Amino acid sequence: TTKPKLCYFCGRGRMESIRWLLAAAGVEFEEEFIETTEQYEKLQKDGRLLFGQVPMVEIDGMVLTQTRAILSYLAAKYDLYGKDLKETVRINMYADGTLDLMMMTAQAAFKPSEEKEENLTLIVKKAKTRYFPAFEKILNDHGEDFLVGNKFSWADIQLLEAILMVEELDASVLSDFPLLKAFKARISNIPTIKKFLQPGSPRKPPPDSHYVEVVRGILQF
Ligand SMILES: CCCCC[C@H]1O[C@@H](O)C[C@@H]1SC[C@H](NC(=O)CC[C@H](N)C(=O)O)C(=O)NCC(=O)O
Repeated sequence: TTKPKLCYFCGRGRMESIRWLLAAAGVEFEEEFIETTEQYEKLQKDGRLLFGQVPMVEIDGMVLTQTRAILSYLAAKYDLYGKDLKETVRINMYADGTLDLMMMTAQAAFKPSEEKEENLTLIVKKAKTRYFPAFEKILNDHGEDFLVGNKFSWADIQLLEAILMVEELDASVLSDFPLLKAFKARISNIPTIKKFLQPGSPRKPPPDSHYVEVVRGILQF
């Protein structure tokens, strides 16, 4: 069977959560990195980007765009999307929340340097006062190993991704969240995720100025 093909810049951005989900599901994938405007314009000209945007994923004979649409398709396909609609909507709520938090980090990379610091400080504050307290409470009230229905789901994968991303900004961010600390250790030890966290995996590094310049150059903004 042909592997899914991911088409994006060689960086995290909006594609990283898709890499995480596929890796956690144990699915190998190809990557086409957009390095030049020509590449990007060819994709558009060939009509492969519905709204002229990436991420784009080729899977099961389809050419998909829109990050959340792709993530939902993959979560359902790999049975990481709950056992019924009530579980699925909770997974969507949790995944949308962690995606909001992670997109703040993605966009902060593109802020002018004087604003960047205050942006990153704000992200850590939001994580500590808005997002992590909510997930700590869920784990406390739910009393299970996973966020939804005591089964590993997309929501768990994305919460771990978000925790690690915020820890890159402030290593002590979980100091007031013991249940999240235990959650992080548990989920990081799931074999497919453990492998993805080791060097040599398709996981991308935090956005640096080179990456920002490449993306700015390609998208000409
Ligand atoms: C580290 C951050 C990654 C690079 C910047 C990305 O973060 C986003 O703010 C923009 C880019 S991602 C690239 C951007 N894609 C999107 O904005 C997709 C949004 C869509 N709703 C989705 O969820 O997939 C893009 O193709 N823009 C071209 C252009 O609209 O003409």
